[in-house]
Amino acid sequence: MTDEATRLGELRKEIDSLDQQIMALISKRAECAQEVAHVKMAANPGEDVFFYRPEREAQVLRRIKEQNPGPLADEEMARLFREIMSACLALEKPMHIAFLGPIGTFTQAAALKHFGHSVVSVPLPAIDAVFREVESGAAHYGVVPVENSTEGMINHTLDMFMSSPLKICGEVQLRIHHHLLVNPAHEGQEITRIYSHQQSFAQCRKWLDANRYGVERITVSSNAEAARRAAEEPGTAAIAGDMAAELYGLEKLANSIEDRPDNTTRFLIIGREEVPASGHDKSSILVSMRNKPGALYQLLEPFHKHNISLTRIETRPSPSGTWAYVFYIDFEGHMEDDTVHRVLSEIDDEAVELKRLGSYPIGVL
Ligand SMILES: O=C(O)C(=O)C[C@]1(C(=O)O)C=C[C@@H](O)C=C1
Repeated sequence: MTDEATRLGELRKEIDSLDQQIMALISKRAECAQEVAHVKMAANPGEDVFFYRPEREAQVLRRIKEQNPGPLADEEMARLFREIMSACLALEKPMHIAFLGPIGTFTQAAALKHFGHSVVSVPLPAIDAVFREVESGAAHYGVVPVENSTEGMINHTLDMFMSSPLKICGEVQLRIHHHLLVNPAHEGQEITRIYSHQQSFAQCRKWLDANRYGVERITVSSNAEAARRAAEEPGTAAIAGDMAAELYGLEKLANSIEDRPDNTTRFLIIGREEVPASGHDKSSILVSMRNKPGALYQLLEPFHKHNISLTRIETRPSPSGTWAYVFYIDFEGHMEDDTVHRVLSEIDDEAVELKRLGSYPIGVL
Protein backbone atom coordinates (compact mmCIF):
# COMPACT_ATOMS: atom_id res chain seq x y z
CA MET A 1 0.00 0.00 0.00
CA THR A 2 1.27 3.51 -0.79
CA ASP A 3 1.76 6.08 2.00
CA GLU A 4 -1.17 8.04 0.58
CA ALA A 5 -3.49 5.03 0.68
CA THR A 6 -2.44 4.19 4.25
CA ARG A 7 -3.01 7.76 5.47
CA LEU A 8 -6.32 8.06 3.63
CA GLY A 9 -7.44 4.78 5.17
CA GLU A 10 -6.66 6.08 8.68
CA LEU A 11 -8.40 9.41 8.11
CA ARG A 12 -11.50 7.77 6.64
CA LYS A 13 -11.70 5.44 9.61
CA GLU A 14 -11.60 8.48 11.87
CA ILE A 15 -14.29 10.21 9.79
CA ASP A 16 -16.50 7.09 10.01
CA SER A 17 -16.13 7.03 13.77
CA LEU A 18 -16.85 10.78 14.05
CA ASP A 19 -19.92 10.41 11.81
CA GLN A 20 -21.21 7.72 14.12
CA GLN A 21 -20.74 9.96 17.15
CA ILE A 22 -22.38 12.93 15.36
CA MET A 23 -25.31 10.69 14.42
CA ALA A 24 -25.71 9.45 17.98
CA LEU A 25 -25.64 13.05 19.28
CA ILE A 26 -28.13 14.30 16.67
CA SER A 27 -30.44 11.40 17.61
CA LYS A 28 -30.15 12.34 21.29
CA ARG A 29 -30.92 15.94 20.41
CA ALA A 30 -33.99 14.84 18.42
CA GLU A 31 -35.20 12.80 21.41
CA CYS A 32 -34.77 15.90 23.59
CA ALA A 33 -36.88 17.93 21.14
CA GLN A 34 -39.58 15.22 21.23
CA GLU A 35 -39.54 15.43 25.02
CA VAL A 36 -39.86 19.25 24.77
CA ALA A 37 -43.02 18.66 22.71
CA HIS A 38 -44.45 16.35 25.39
CA VAL A 39 -43.69 18.91 28.11
CA LYS A 40 -45.34 21.68 26.09
CA MET A 41 -48.46 19.57 25.45
CA ALA A 42 -48.74 18.38 29.05
CA ALA A 43 -48.53 21.98 30.31
CA ASN A 44 -51.22 23.22 27.90
CA PRO A 45 -53.80 20.40 27.62
CA GLY A 46 -56.32 20.92 24.85
CA GLU A 47 -54.75 24.22 23.82
CA ASP A 48 -52.97 25.31 20.64
CA VAL A 49 -49.34 24.63 21.58
CA PHE A 50 -46.58 26.79 20.03
CA PHE A 51 -44.00 24.22 19.00
CA TYR A 52 -42.03 26.64 16.83
CA ARG A 53 -40.12 29.11 19.01
CA PRO A 54 -38.49 31.78 16.82
CA GLU A 55 -36.78 33.50 19.77
CA ARG A 56 -35.22 30.22 20.94
CA GLU A 57 -34.07 29.32 17.43
CA ALA A 58 -32.41 32.73 17.05
CA GLN A 59 -30.63 32.23 20.39
CA VAL A 60 -29.40 28.76 19.40
CA LEU A 61 -28.11 29.96 16.02
CA ARG A 62 -26.43 33.02 17.53
CA ARG A 63 -24.68 30.84 20.12
CA ILE A 64 -23.50 28.44 17.39
CA LYS A 65 -22.03 31.36 15.41
CA GLU A 66 -20.33 32.79 18.50
CA GLN A 67 -18.84 29.49 19.67
CA ASN A 68 -17.92 28.02 16.30
CA PRO A 69 -14.25 26.95 16.57
CA GLY A 70 -13.72 26.70 12.77
CA PRO A 71 -12.44 25.78 10.26
CA LEU A 72 -16.02 25.89 8.92
CA ALA A 73 -17.31 29.47 8.48
CA ASP A 74 -19.83 30.68 11.11
CA GLU A 75 -22.58 30.92 8.46
CA GLU A 76 -21.87 27.39 7.28
CA MET A 77 -22.00 25.97 10.82
CA ALA A 78 -25.23 27.88 11.55
CA ARG A 79 -26.73 26.52 8.32
CA LEU A 80 -26.02 22.94 9.45
CA PHE A 81 -27.64 23.57 12.83
CA ARG A 82 -30.54 25.31 11.08
CA GLU A 83 -31.25 22.01 9.32
CA ILE A 84 -30.83 19.94 12.48
CA MET A 85 -33.32 22.16 14.34
CA SER A 86 -35.68 22.08 11.38
CA ALA A 87 -35.66 18.26 11.43
CA CYS A 88 -36.13 18.23 15.24
CA LEU A 89 -39.09 20.61 14.97
CA ALA A 90 -40.65 18.45 12.25
CA LEU A 91 -40.71 15.61 14.81
CA GLU A 92 -42.58 17.88 17.23
CA LYS A 93 -44.93 19.28 14.59
CA PRO A 94 -44.60 19.45 10.77
CA MET A 95 -44.83 23.12 9.80
CA HIS A 96 -46.72 24.48 6.79
CA ILE A 97 -45.09 27.60 5.38
CA ALA A 98 -46.92 29.65 2.74
CA PHE A 99 -44.72 31.70 0.41
CA LEU A 100 -45.04 33.94 -2.62
CA GLY A 101 -44.72 31.34 -5.37
CA PRO A 102 -44.51 29.65 -7.70
CA ILE A 103 -41.93 27.02 -6.77
CA GLY A 104 -38.42 28.22 -7.56
CA THR A 105 -38.84 31.87 -6.51
CA PHE A 106 -36.39 33.72 -4.27
CA THR A 107 -39.15 33.80 -1.65
CA GLN A 108 -39.08 30.00 -1.50
CA ALA A 109 -35.28 30.14 -1.13
CA ALA A 110 -35.78 32.64 1.74
CA ALA A 111 -38.40 30.39 3.40
CA LEU A 112 -36.06 27.39 3.30
CA LYS A 113 -33.15 29.50 4.54
CA HIS A 114 -35.21 30.65 7.52
CA PHE A 115 -37.09 27.46 8.44
CA GLY A 116 -34.76 24.77 7.01
CA HIS A 117 -35.82 22.07 4.58
CA SER A 118 -37.98 19.94 6.92
CA VAL A 119 -41.07 22.11 6.41
CA VAL A 120 -43.91 21.76 3.94
CA SER A 121 -43.61 24.87 1.77
CA VAL A 122 -46.81 25.97 0.06
CA PRO A 123 -46.55 28.25 -3.03
CA LEU A 124 -49.28 30.90 -3.41
CA PRO A 125 -49.84 33.20 -6.38
CA ALA A 126 -49.87 36.59 -4.62
CA ILE A 127 -48.78 38.41 -1.47
CA ASP A 128 -52.35 38.85 -0.23
CA ALA A 129 -52.98 35.12 -0.75
CA VAL A 130 -50.03 34.38 1.57
CA PHE A 131 -51.56 36.66 4.22
CA ARG A 132 -54.97 34.99 3.83
CA GLU A 133 -53.49 31.48 4.10
CA VAL A 134 -51.88 32.33 7.44
CA GLU A 135 -54.86 34.33 8.73
CA SER A 136 -57.18 31.37 8.07
CA GLY A 137 -54.84 28.98 9.89
CA ALA A 138 -54.24 26.89 6.73
CA ALA A 139 -50.51 27.67 7.07
CA HIS A 140 -48.56 28.18 10.30
CA TYR A 141 -46.43 31.01 8.89
CA GLY A 142 -45.97 32.94 5.67
CA VAL A 143 -42.95 34.44 3.92
CA VAL A 144 -43.22 37.61 1.82
CA PRO A 145 -40.61 40.00 0.35
CA VAL A 146 -40.57 43.46 1.96
CA GLU A 147 -37.58 45.37 0.56
CA ASN A 148 -34.74 45.15 -1.89
CA SER A 149 -31.45 47.00 -1.48
CA THR A 150 -31.50 48.18 -5.13
CA GLU A 151 -35.20 48.79 -5.70
CA GLY A 152 -36.56 49.78 -2.27
CA MET A 153 -39.76 48.76 -0.52
CA ILE A 154 -42.31 46.24 -1.75
CA ASN A 155 -45.29 48.45 -1.09
CA HIS A 156 -47.90 45.73 -1.50
CA THR A 157 -46.48 43.90 1.53
CA LEU A 158 -46.40 47.09 3.63
CA ASP A 159 -49.98 47.94 2.69
CA MET A 160 -51.22 44.48 3.67
CA PHE A 161 -50.31 45.21 7.29
CA MET A 162 -52.79 48.11 7.40
CA SER A 163 -55.71 45.69 7.38
CA SER A 164 -54.22 42.35 8.42
CA PRO A 165 -54.26 41.15 12.04
CA LEU A 166 -51.05 39.14 11.44
CA LYS A 167 -47.82 39.77 13.34
CA ILE A 168 -44.28 39.99 12.03
CA CYS A 169 -42.46 37.04 13.62
CA GLY A 170 -39.09 37.20 11.90
CA GLU A 171 -36.96 38.48 9.06
CA VAL A 172 -34.51 36.88 6.69
CA GLN A 173 -32.16 38.41 4.15
CA LEU A 174 -31.12 36.77 0.92
CA ARG A 175 -28.33 37.83 -1.45
CA ILE A 176 -30.00 37.95 -4.84
CA HIS A 177 -28.00 36.81 -7.85
CA HIS A 178 -29.73 37.04 -11.21
CA HIS A 179 -28.57 35.14 -14.27
CA LEU A 180 -29.45 35.31 -17.96
CA LEU A 181 -30.81 31.81 -18.56
CA VAL A 182 -31.56 29.81 -21.69
CA ASN A 183 -32.68 26.31 -22.51
CA PRO A 184 -29.56 24.45 -23.77
CA ALA A 185 -31.82 22.58 -26.19
CA HIS A 186 -32.46 25.90 -27.99
CA GLU A 187 -28.76 26.58 -28.55
CA GLY A 188 -27.91 28.64 -31.62
CA GLN A 189 -31.25 30.50 -31.61
CA GLU A 190 -31.03 34.28 -31.57
CA ILE A 191 -32.59 35.69 -28.39
CA THR A 192 -35.36 38.09 -29.30
CA ARG A 193 -37.26 38.20 -25.98
CA ILE A 194 -36.26 38.19 -22.32
CA TYR A 195 -38.75 37.28 -19.61
CA SER A 196 -38.51 38.33 -15.97
CA HIS A 197 -40.27 39.84 -13.00
CA GLN A 198 -40.47 43.63 -12.98
CA GLN A 199 -38.25 43.83 -9.85
CA SER A 200 -35.54 41.71 -11.49
CA PHE A 201 -35.56 43.81 -14.66
CA ALA A 202 -35.10 46.85 -12.45
CA GLN A 203 -32.22 45.22 -10.55
CA CYS A 204 -30.42 44.35 -13.83
CA ARG A 205 -31.33 47.48 -15.82
CA LYS A 206 -27.76 48.74 -16.46
CA TRP A 207 -26.48 45.30 -17.46
CA LEU A 208 -29.37 44.84 -19.87
CA ASP A 209 -28.89 48.27 -21.42
CA ALA A 210 -25.19 47.59 -21.90
CA ASN A 211 -25.44 43.98 -23.08
CA ARG A 212 -28.91 43.29 -24.50
CA TYR A 213 -30.06 46.74 -25.58
CA GLY A 214 -33.07 46.53 -27.92
CA VAL A 215 -34.04 42.97 -26.98
CA GLU A 216 -37.71 42.96 -25.99
CA ARG A 217 -38.23 42.72 -22.20
CA ILE A 218 -41.45 41.00 -21.17
CA THR A 219 -42.60 41.33 -17.58
CA VAL A 220 -44.18 38.22 -16.04
CA SER A 221 -45.52 37.44 -12.56
CA SER A 222 -42.35 35.83 -11.16
CA ASN A 223 -38.80 34.79 -12.02
CA ALA A 224 -39.84 31.16 -11.88
CA GLU A 225 -42.57 31.83 -14.45
CA ALA A 226 -39.94 33.58 -16.62
CA ALA A 227 -37.72 30.48 -16.37
CA ARG A 228 -40.65 28.21 -17.26
CA ARG A 229 -41.37 30.21 -20.40
CA ALA A 230 -37.71 30.34 -21.46
CA ALA A 231 -37.56 26.57 -21.06
CA GLU A 232 -40.49 26.18 -23.49
CA GLU A 233 -40.03 28.93 -26.07
CA PRO A 234 -37.05 28.92 -28.45
CA GLY A 235 -35.47 32.35 -29.02
CA THR A 236 -36.17 33.50 -25.46
CA ALA A 237 -34.18 33.89 -22.25
CA ALA A 238 -35.13 34.48 -18.63
CA ILE A 239 -33.63 36.50 -15.83
CA ALA A 240 -33.94 34.39 -12.70
CA GLY A 241 -31.97 32.80 -9.89
CA ASP A 242 -30.31 29.44 -9.27
CA MET A 243 -33.41 27.68 -7.92
CA ALA A 244 -35.48 28.49 -11.02
CA ALA A 245 -32.56 27.61 -13.32
CA GLU A 246 -32.23 24.21 -11.70
CA LEU A 247 -35.96 23.58 -11.64
CA TYR A 248 -36.33 24.17 -15.39
CA GLY A 249 -32.94 22.83 -16.50
CA LEU A 250 -31.71 26.17 -17.85
CA GLU A 251 -28.13 27.14 -18.59
CA LYS A 252 -26.42 30.39 -17.59
CA LEU A 253 -25.57 32.59 -20.56
CA ALA A 254 -24.39 35.27 -18.14
CA ASN A 255 -23.81 34.90 -14.42
CA SER A 256 -24.73 37.39 -11.63
CA ILE A 257 -25.95 40.21 -13.85
CA GLU A 258 -27.46 42.31 -11.03
CA ASP A 259 -26.24 45.92 -11.22
CA ARG A 260 -25.22 46.08 -7.56
CA PRO A 261 -22.96 43.34 -6.21
CA ASP A 262 -24.60 43.61 -2.76
CA ASN A 263 -28.14 43.17 -4.17
CA THR A 264 -30.12 41.79 -1.21
CA THR A 265 -33.81 41.24 -0.51
CA ARG A 266 -35.30 41.25 2.96
CA PHE A 267 -38.27 38.97 3.63
CA LEU A 268 -40.69 38.96 6.55
CA ILE A 269 -42.07 35.97 8.38
CA ILE A 270 -45.74 36.54 9.19
CA GLY A 271 -47.71 34.59 11.77
CA ARG A 272 -50.57 34.74 14.24
CA GLU A 273 -48.59 34.86 17.50
CA GLU A 274 -46.40 37.45 19.14
CA VAL A 275 -42.75 36.47 19.63
CA PRO A 276 -41.11 36.88 23.07
CA ALA A 277 -37.77 38.71 23.33
CA SER A 278 -34.67 36.86 22.10
CA GLY A 279 -32.16 39.45 23.38
CA HIS A 280 -31.41 40.96 19.96
CA ASP A 281 -34.67 42.09 18.45
CA LYS A 282 -36.33 44.54 16.13
CA SER A 283 -39.89 45.91 16.14
CA SER A 284 -42.22 47.28 13.49
CA ILE A 285 -45.15 49.67 13.80
CA LEU A 286 -47.59 51.53 11.55
CA VAL A 287 -48.49 55.04 12.67
CA SER A 288 -50.78 57.70 11.32
CA MET A 289 -50.37 61.27 12.52
CA ARG A 290 -52.59 64.32 12.12
CA ASN A 291 -51.72 66.32 9.04
CA LYS A 292 -50.26 69.37 10.82
CA PRO A 293 -46.87 71.09 10.97
CA GLY A 294 -44.34 69.23 13.09
CA ALA A 295 -46.18 65.89 12.95
CA LEU A 296 -43.14 63.97 11.71
CA TYR A 297 -40.94 65.62 14.35
CA GLN A 298 -43.44 64.64 17.04
CA LEU A 299 -43.37 61.08 15.82
CA LEU A 300 -39.58 60.76 15.74
CA GLU A 301 -38.75 62.75 18.87
CA PRO A 302 -39.52 59.94 21.39
CA PHE A 303 -37.10 57.60 19.57
CA HIS A 304 -34.35 60.22 19.80
CA LYS A 305 -35.14 61.06 23.42
CA HIS A 306 -34.97 57.41 24.53
CA ASN A 307 -32.01 56.56 22.31
CA ILE A 308 -33.75 53.97 20.18
CA SER A 309 -32.24 53.36 16.71
CA LEU A 310 -34.60 53.53 13.76
CA THR A 311 -33.68 51.10 11.01
CA ARG A 312 -36.33 52.18 8.52
CA ILE A 313 -39.09 54.70 8.01
CA GLU A 314 -41.42 54.65 5.02
CA THR A 315 -44.41 56.80 4.15
CA ARG A 316 -47.46 55.22 2.52
CA PRO A 317 -50.70 56.82 1.36
CA SER A 318 -53.63 56.18 3.64
CA PRO A 319 -56.08 53.52 2.39
CA SER A 320 -59.16 55.10 3.96
CA GLY A 321 -58.52 58.74 3.15
CA THR A 322 -59.23 59.69 6.74
CA TRP A 323 -55.54 59.24 7.60
CA ALA A 324 -53.40 61.96 6.12
CA TYR A 325 -50.40 59.65 5.82
CA VAL A 326 -49.17 56.42 7.30
CA PHE A 327 -45.62 55.73 8.49
CA TYR A 328 -44.14 52.26 8.54
CA ILE A 329 -41.30 52.23 11.08
CA ASP A 330 -38.72 49.58 12.05
CA PHE A 331 -36.56 50.12 15.12
CA GLU A 332 -34.21 48.19 17.36
CA GLY A 333 -35.55 46.66 20.56
CA HIS A 334 -38.51 44.57 21.70
CA MET A 335 -41.95 45.83 22.74
CA GLU A 336 -41.43 44.06 26.09
CA ASP A 337 -38.46 46.43 26.78
CA ASP A 338 -39.33 49.26 29.21
CA THR A 339 -37.79 51.94 26.99
CA VAL A 340 -39.64 50.77 23.88
CA HIS A 341 -42.81 50.64 25.93
CA ARG A 342 -42.33 54.29 26.95
CA VAL A 343 -41.58 55.40 23.36
CA LEU A 344 -44.72 53.72 22.07
CA SER A 345 -46.98 55.16 24.74
CA GLU A 346 -45.63 58.68 23.98
CA ILE A 347 -46.35 58.12 20.27
CA ASP A 348 -49.78 56.73 21.12
CA ASP A 349 -50.64 60.03 22.88
CA GLU A 350 -50.06 61.99 19.66
CA ALA A 351 -51.00 59.54 16.92
CA VAL A 352 -54.35 59.11 15.21
CA GLU A 353 -53.58 55.41 15.21
CA LEU A 354 -50.68 53.23 16.26
CA LYS A 355 -50.58 49.61 15.15
CA ARG A 356 -47.99 47.29 16.68
CA LEU A 357 -46.94 44.88 13.92
CA GLY A 358 -44.66 42.84 16.15
CA SER A 359 -41.23 42.34 17.66
CA TYR A 360 -38.96 39.64 16.28
CA PRO A 361 -35.34 38.43 16.35
CA ILE A 362 -32.97 40.32 14.06
CA GLY A 363 -32.12 37.91 11.21
CA VAL A 364 -29.26 35.56 12.21
CA LEU A 365 -28.57 33.64 8.99
O1 LIG B 1 -36.77 24.73 22.67
C1 LIG B 1 -37.85 24.42 22.17
O2 LIG B 1 -38.92 24.97 22.52
C2 LIG B 1 -37.92 23.38 21.14
O3 LIG B 1 -38.99 23.06 20.68
C3 LIG B 1 -36.66 22.76 20.62
C4 LIG B 1 -36.18 23.39 19.33
C5 LIG B 1 -34.75 22.83 19.00
O4 LIG B 1 -34.67 21.89 18.22
O5 LIG B 1 -33.80 23.35 19.57
C6 LIG B 1 -37.11 23.02 18.24
C7 LIG B 1 -38.04 23.88 17.75
C8 LIG B 1 -38.22 25.24 18.25
O6 LIG B 1 -38.56 26.12 17.23
C9 LIG B 1 -37.06 25.72 19.01
C10 LIG B 1 -36.12 24.86 19.46
